[in-house]
Amino acid sequence: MADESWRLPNSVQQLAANMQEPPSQYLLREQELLGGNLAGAEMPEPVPTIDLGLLSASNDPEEAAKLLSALKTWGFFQISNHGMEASMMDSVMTASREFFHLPLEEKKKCSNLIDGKHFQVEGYGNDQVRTQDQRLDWSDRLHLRVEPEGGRNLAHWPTHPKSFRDNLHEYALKCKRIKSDILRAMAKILKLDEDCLVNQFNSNAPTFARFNHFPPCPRPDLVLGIKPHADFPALTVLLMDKDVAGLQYLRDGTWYNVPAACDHTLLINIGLTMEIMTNGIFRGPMHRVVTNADKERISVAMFYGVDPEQEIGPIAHLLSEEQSAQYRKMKAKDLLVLHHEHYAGGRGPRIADALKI
Ligand SMILES: O=C(O)CCC(=O)C(=O)O
Ligand SMILES: [Fe+2]
Repeated sequence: MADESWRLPNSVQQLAANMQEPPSQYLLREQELLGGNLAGAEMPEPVPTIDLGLLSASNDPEEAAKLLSALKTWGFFQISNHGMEASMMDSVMTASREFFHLPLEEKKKCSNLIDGKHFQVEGYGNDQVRTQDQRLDWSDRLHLRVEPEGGRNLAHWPTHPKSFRDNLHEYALKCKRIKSDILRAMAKILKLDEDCLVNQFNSNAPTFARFNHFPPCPRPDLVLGIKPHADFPALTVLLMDKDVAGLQYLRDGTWYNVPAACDHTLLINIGLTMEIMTNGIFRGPMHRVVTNADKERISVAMFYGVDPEQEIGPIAHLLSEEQSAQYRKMKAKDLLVLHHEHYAGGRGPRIADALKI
């Protein structure tokens, strides 16, 4: 039988513990560096920060204008005054760190490999390796379905640290409210009914939590923590490491560094699903994560998608004779397959452009 061991990536944490040259599957090739380096540029302005409390309570025109401008230029922004206690954010970070610091055998109890070899979306491990020449990410992750609540598969939910499950449950409740506040604010600036975007999410709409762990990497000049991608779901709520930066967004051909989030803000970006629903008025930004030679980094992303059986297409109220539909309609689950094939193959730059009519 053919040797298929390349399909089963190593734990990056274990590779990092050896601190040797990363295996060749992790090293970017000359053409992938595109003549540039991974250092990234400083953003020409501070990360746009929206006071979500003010925006939601009073529809403050200044905050609404900031949101519109952030979505049109960057596709991401930070939110302050979002109603989530700083202590809760710290607890989620601490529980994540404690989980990733457990012995490998303990984490493997939540493995994303069935019988040690068949990949499944949920659980602890690495992204699926689809081809032998795929560049691998210098990160381990834990991926969990959080909503609908009835769809949780607790077999993948860590029991250590003890606080993990309760923390995630509480955190998800708060994030859900934040997500709805943002969707309402976005609907208003698009001059849609206030609940038009919220209503795109029915009771089967999935929310996934993705805990990312980026161990120190001996070759930050040649290895990425997460390769360039745009998020698939409609909206991402990201809790970032307070001390270590690493996230970069692409704008007009330049990769910009997002500073570490030291002030209990949350970072929001929109994804492909939202880009299509808004007919491209807002675009899901390409981003990637670089590695750090000395320090580990942790991030926790909450991904808000629509029902896989739902057809995604531009919202009818945004279309007119002058504004025709720019994207083909497709079921969310079919689009997801295309999305994974596209980014795993390292193809770029944006799958959204390939979906244009
Ligand atoms: O670690 C980060 O800051 C971003 C993670 C990310 O892009 C993702 O999980 O899709
Ligand atoms: Fe992402």
